[in-house]
Amino acid sequence: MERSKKPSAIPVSPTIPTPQVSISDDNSRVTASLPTGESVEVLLFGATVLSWKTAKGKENLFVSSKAHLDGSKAVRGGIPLVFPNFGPSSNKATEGLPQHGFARTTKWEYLGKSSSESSTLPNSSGDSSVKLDFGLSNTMLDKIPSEWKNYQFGITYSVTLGRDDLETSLAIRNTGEKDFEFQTLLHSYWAVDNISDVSVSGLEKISFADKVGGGKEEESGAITVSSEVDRVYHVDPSQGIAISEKDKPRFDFTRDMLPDVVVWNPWIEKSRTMSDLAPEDAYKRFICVETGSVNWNTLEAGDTWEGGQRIKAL
Ligand SMILES: O=P(O)(O)OC[C@H]1O[C@H](O)[C@H](O)[C@@H](O)[C@@H]1O
Repeated sequence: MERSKKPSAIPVSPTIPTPQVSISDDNSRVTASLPTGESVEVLLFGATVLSWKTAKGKENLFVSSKAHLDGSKAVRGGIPLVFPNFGPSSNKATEGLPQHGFARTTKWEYLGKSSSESSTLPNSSGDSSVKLDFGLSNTMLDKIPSEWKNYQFGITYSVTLGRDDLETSLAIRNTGEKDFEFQTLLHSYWAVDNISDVSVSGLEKISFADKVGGGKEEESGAITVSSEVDRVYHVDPSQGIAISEKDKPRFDFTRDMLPDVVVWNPWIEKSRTMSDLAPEDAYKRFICVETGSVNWNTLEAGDTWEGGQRIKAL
C-alpha cells in the first residue's frame, strides 16, 4: 500500500571545503593550504617557514637558491627563528651558543593543526584559516650548550595561514627551576622584486642602533636601501610598520609584545661573503624586517612569555 505521507529524504549538506594539511614522506616538512588557494610550507628543521603564497600563487618569502634545506645549516631565507640569543655568543648567558641561537638549527616536532570555524554563509569557500603548531624543548637539543644545561624550556610556535595574512607567534615556557634570559626574533626574509624600489615605513624619527656604521642614528623619512643596512630599532609594538614597493604597500605588520625590529639587507659586498646566498643578485630580491625582542627578557621559573606578528600581504 502506498503511504500517503512518505518520509522525505534528509537533505545532504553540500561538502564545505576545508584546509588541507600534509606531512612530507620523509617527515621533514608540513604544508597547509586553504580552499581559496593560499599556502604555507614549514621545514621542521628550525620550524622554518619556507614558503607563504597568496591565492594567486605569489610567493611572499625569499629563500636563497643555495639555502641548505637538509638540516646541515640554518636556512638562508624564509622565517628562521632566533632564540635564545641574537647575534654571536657575547656574554655569560650566551656562552657556547651559536650565532642567533639553537632554535633555527634544531629539528622541531609538529604538534598538530586546528582551523577556524567554517562559515555557513552561502558561497563560502570554507574555513578561513588554519593553524599549525610546532614544539621545541630542551630535551630535543642534540648538544646542549654549556650554560643552557641548567635550564629547561618548552616552546610552542604557531603558524596561522589566513586568507590574506600570516601569523607567527611564540609561547616560551620556563619549565625548570632556574630563571633564564633570552632574546628572540622572527628573522623574516620578505620577497621583493627589486630592493631599489623598496621602502620601509613606520620607523621614521626613531633612534636605531646602527650595526654597520656603529653608534645611534635616526632618519626622518622611510628607510630605503642603497648600501648594506643592519639596524636595530626599539619601537612600541602598537606602531604599525609597512614595506612598500614603488610606493605601493606590499606588507603590513602588526606586532604583539615584540618591541624590537631589525632591518637588514647585506647589499653587494657582504652578499659575496655568504656562501649560501644565491643567485649573485639575491640581495635585490629580499629585505629582512625582523620583529622580536633584542632586549634581554628574564623568564622566571614556571612563567610563560608570549609574542607574535601578523603580516598582511597587500
Ligand atoms: O648570517 P646569519 O647568521 O643568518 O645572520 C644574518 C643577519 O642577521 C641579522 O639580521 C643581523 O642583524 C645581521 O647582522 C646578520 O648578518
